[in-house]
Amino acid sequence: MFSLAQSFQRQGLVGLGAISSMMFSAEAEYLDANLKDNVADHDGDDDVSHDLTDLDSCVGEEEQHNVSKKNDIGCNMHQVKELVNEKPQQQHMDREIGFLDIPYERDNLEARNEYQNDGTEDHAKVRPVPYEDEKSYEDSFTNKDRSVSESGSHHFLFEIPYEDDNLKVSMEDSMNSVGKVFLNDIPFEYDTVTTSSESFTQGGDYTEVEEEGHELRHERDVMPIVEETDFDGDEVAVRTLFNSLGDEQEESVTESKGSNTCGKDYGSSTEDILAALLERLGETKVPTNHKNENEDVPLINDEDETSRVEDGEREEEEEEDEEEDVGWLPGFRVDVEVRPTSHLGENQYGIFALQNIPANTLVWDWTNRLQAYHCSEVESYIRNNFRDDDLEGIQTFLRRGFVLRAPSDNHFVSSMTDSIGFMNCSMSPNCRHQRATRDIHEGEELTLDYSFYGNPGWYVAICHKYGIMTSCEIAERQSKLGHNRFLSADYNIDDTDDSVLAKNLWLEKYISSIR
Ligand SMILES: C[S@@+](CC[C@H](N)C(=O)[O-])C[C@H]1O[C@@H](n2cnc3c(N)ncnc32)[C@H](O)[C@@H]1O
Repeated sequence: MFSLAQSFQRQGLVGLGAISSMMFSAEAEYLDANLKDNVADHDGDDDVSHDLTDLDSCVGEEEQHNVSKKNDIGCNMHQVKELVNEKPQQQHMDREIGFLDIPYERDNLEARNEYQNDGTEDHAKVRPVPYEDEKSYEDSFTNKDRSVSESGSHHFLFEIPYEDDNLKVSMEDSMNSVGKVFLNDIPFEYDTVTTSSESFTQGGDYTEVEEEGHELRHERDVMPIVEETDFDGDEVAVRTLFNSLGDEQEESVTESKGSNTCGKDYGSSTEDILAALLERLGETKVPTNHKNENEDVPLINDEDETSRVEDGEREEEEEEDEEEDVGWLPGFRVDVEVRPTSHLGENQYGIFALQNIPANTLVWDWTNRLQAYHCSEVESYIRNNFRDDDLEGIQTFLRRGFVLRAPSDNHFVSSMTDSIGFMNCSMSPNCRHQRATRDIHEGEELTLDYSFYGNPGWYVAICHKYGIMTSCEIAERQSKLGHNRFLSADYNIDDTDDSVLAKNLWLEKYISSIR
């Protein structure tokens, strides 16, 4: 398979095997001066967050879609409360709860409190309220759907996990109390989901029923897709597609089919929610104009890659990839390119905008191009994949990766096949939490403040062993050089909430999942 690095090489940008990533002299000086330093506390700065990503940015704004409002979930507090108080009547409730991620509305949060008497977890069973009464609600299911409810009930209750920081509500029509609700920006409307379940009897089979009249569209930002498993890993088929083609096509933009599932409940603790979201979000992060991120592209050094791929095959793949690599770089959600940043040293590169990027735009997103290595494996990984004398290769490997903050700071995340590894550090970054912190103009370099990365001892040790600075040290040096931290006023992403742990957990799970 033609790899991303080869693509970069082809563009004359990076040669991983032969890359001359000589230590930037200032970097060397810094290391000399600071090797024994107790690396600064990176928590203290008020603009430094503990995490890299933001759950809210798992699906970018461009993925917030307009779909038909006719069956929107109501926002009426009374309705919601009624439904919440109407506890599940099913005899086989545990088998009839559909694990569809149903969004909720602000009012539901209060409803939750009434319903949540189960101890510690925020936990609610809230039925969406798209229809006025039970009958019309049930009638909304196809016959086939209803026939599967042979176990005695036609109730469909949905388990709705939520956390305050997952909540997003945008009122579409305040006059009619019609809202569009998002769970981590994943929009849901009742009429975009068809529920079918055949497996309320023993066995766990399922039947998918596609909703008629909904045209399936595959656009570049169609997402998310979850197939063959629900959030718990139960046997289920769920396929949810959204796109963002705009209002004029709103009636045709969605197809979703899900099935109620049997089996264990997933809880609504932060961790559970993140686990559930992970299922959805881990899959579809690279625009479809790029090659499949699931491809095995363990890109370590050029020679390995060369030996892996036959020449003929490679040419063929190059041709294919030439088209795919036009436009976005892997991982990036906006049009950017890699260019030399010689002011940082020889063979240093950075990411530059090829378009104007409005503040708060999601610029980069996680993909499973990133590869995580447990701290205990990093050394052996290096030994197994680099020649002893390939210091430059090792340095490149290390500097293009990063370490998140605790509790995820026990992994080295390699981004050798993801362009995030080219993003340089600035104390006045124009990106943070994957988003633009201000309007970025075409031609500007995209930068991050590396201070938010983790800097555990094992990572410091390994970087120093191979003669490079850790990400945090780069930031620290910038700071010492007098670059004051500055975040644009345009930046309005709230990272002061208490979701740090949640985000880190998400990352940790993400990392585990892509290992
Ligand atoms: C994630 S990489 C960024 C891409 C890097 N320029 C390259 O081409 O490999 C991080 C490395 O870039 C360099 N770097 C990034 N920001 C820097 C800065 N503000 N000053 C000096 N070096 C920087 C350091 O060598 C650091 O180890």
